[in-house]
Amino acid sequence: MIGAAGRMGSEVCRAVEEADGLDLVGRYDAGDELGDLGGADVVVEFSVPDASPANVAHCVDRGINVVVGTTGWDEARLADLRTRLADHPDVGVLIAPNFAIGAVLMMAFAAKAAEFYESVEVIELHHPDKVDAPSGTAARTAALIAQAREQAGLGDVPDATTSDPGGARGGRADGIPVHSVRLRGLVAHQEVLFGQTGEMLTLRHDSFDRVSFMPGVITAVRQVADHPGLTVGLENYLGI
Ligand SMILES: NC(=O)C1=CN([C@@H]2O[C@H](COP(=O)(O)OP(=O)(O)OC[C@H]3O[C@@H](n4cnc5c(N)ncnc54)[C@H](OP(=O)(O)O)[C@@H]3O)[C@@H](O)[C@H]2O)C=CC1
Ligand SMILES: O=C(O)C1=N[C@H](C(=O)O)C[C@H](O)C1
Repeated sequence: MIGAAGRMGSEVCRAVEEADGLDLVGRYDAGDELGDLGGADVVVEFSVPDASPANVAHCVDRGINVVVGTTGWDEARLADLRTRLADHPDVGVLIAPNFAIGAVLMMAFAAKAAEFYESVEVIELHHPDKVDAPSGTAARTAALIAQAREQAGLGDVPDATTSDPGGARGGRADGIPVHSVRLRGLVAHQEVLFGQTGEMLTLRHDSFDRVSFMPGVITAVRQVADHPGLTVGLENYLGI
């Protein structure tokens, strides 16, 4: 486990220790020498966006499969990783912006609904210790919605705003409006609002506890070696 002392890392260590047939062979955190990673077959990586690419590269170069939950994997970082994996064709890497089954379904439902609605906005809500905004889940949701809208020939979301000195309208990801809320007491939550004349569809997912991510992480640990190359999104392991 890389990022073992973190909020997710400590939960993953517990889940692996409780899982039948899995052995936790090493815990690594900031400043640790990764070396051969305890001879691990699979590494789980939940660290920080700036450290994740180097950690994953270290594993790939040693032929170790990796399950990655850390955010910040933009297209440039994914392209570098694909290049590296080309030299290690037997290694599997899964990068999943969200391991909660409900969040994976929410993203799939959002992609499905996107072509039917003129308006859409994503609101993600997280604990205030989160360092990145928007969340990886919101960025991925926006990318899927943008792709579906483009395929359907939809243009920009309607928005007559001409004055917004304080940024009250929030940000944009792939052209989709995204709003990030940081609130003590929250864990990880997201709403996708779709609007059309006379109606509205709301998709909402809530992770109230980090245990919600563990079935997805354990499933990924068990499957990653059977999926050589780079996979983005847990849905690809679940047949969704
Ligand atoms: N895909 C998913 O389902 C989920 C993804 N996440 C994502 O996972 C990541 C971690 O989240 P969270 O656990 O809440 O964050 P934390 O800050 O609690 O944990 C991150 C850990 O990584 C450590 N770390 C920092 N630099 C390195 C490094 N170079 N090598 C190894 N470890 C390092 C940190 O140490 P230190 O504190 O000393 O810097 C800390 O212990 C985030 O990107 C978050 O968005 C979170 C939840 C679910
Ligand atoms: O930092 C978090 O907590 C989370 N990060 C991921 C994200 O950015 O989408 C997944 C989940 O939302 C929790």
